[in-house]
Amino acid sequence: MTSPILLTGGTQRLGLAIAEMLLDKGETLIITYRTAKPAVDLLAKKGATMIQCDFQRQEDIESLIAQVRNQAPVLKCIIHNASDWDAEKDNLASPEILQKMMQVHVNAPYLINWALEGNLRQFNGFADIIHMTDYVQETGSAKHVAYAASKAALHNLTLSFAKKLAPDVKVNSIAPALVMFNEWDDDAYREKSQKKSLLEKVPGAIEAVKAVEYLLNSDYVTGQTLHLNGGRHLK
Ligand SMILES: NC(=O)C1=CN([C@@H]2O[C@H](COP(=O)(O)OP(=O)(O)OC[C@H]3O[C@@H](n4cnc5c(N)ncnc54)[C@H](OP(=O)(O)O)[C@@H]3O)[C@@H](O)[C@H]2O)C=CC1
Ligand SMILES: Nc1nc2c(c(=O)[nH]1)N=C([C@H](O)[C@@H](O)CO)CN2
Repeated sequence: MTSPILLTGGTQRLGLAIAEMLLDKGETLIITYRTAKPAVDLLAKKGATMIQCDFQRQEDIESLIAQVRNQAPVLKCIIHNASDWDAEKDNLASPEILQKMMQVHVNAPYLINWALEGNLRQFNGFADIIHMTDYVQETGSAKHVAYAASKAALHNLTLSFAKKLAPDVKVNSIAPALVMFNEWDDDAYREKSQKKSLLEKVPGAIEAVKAVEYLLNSDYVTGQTLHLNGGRHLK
């Protein structure tokens, strides 16, 4: 058995695509999920260890850390993918949304990285931490203010943990812009959104999969952001 990789939010969309790629490569996976769904059993059948965990619950975070410490004394990688994309409603500031966004995107990754530092340092070679951030980490968002702030904070964790854990652990952000539509996105939104990037496409989860593969194979990239935005920053 290879040293495990911990992937959070791995049962749908980008996380599921990343999970399936890693399993197909023979990696050992510990995958967290919040909501029961068929993908949980599918991934378990492929050999993944599935752990139910809601990062809004402190006791769940502590339980996850204890289980990973026990199951993975040597840890190869942590991929913080779990995320909610909440918007402020009716142009009202929402302390609840800010707390929720900071909890899942900042508190949980911070505590998990800190607690599992020793496990990562045991890995023979460069271990990895990958934070799934967002294009808005640098631009902000008028409609997802708390979400954007939390993703910017998550990217700052990339910089700090890259400094703190070198030279044993590489720490990087992957910052997608729109790479995968949601099922509720209508044709008008899809048409308009395609045009937001220079390349005028929405590539799907495969671009996140390729970015994870690149970072895991690199021996000289840390404290960086892989921007998956089709040139949107130049539009
Ligand atoms: N899709 C895109 O185009 C973009 C994605 N990103 C980022 O890339 C990553 C993957 O995106 P995408 O696949 O669309 O993500 P999703 O919106 O599909 O969410 C991924 C997973 O996060 C889990 N999750 C949410 N809240 C919690 C929580 N409190 N505790 C535990 N798990 C939780 C969900 O678990 P469950 O289903 O079990 O409830 C879900 O499966 C995210 O970090 C996202 O912010 C950034 C920009 C664009
Ligand atoms: N957790 C999620 N975060 C984000 C999602 C998503 O579906 N889940 N989607 C986006 C959008 O694609 C946005 O990039 C469109 O401009 C952002 N974050």
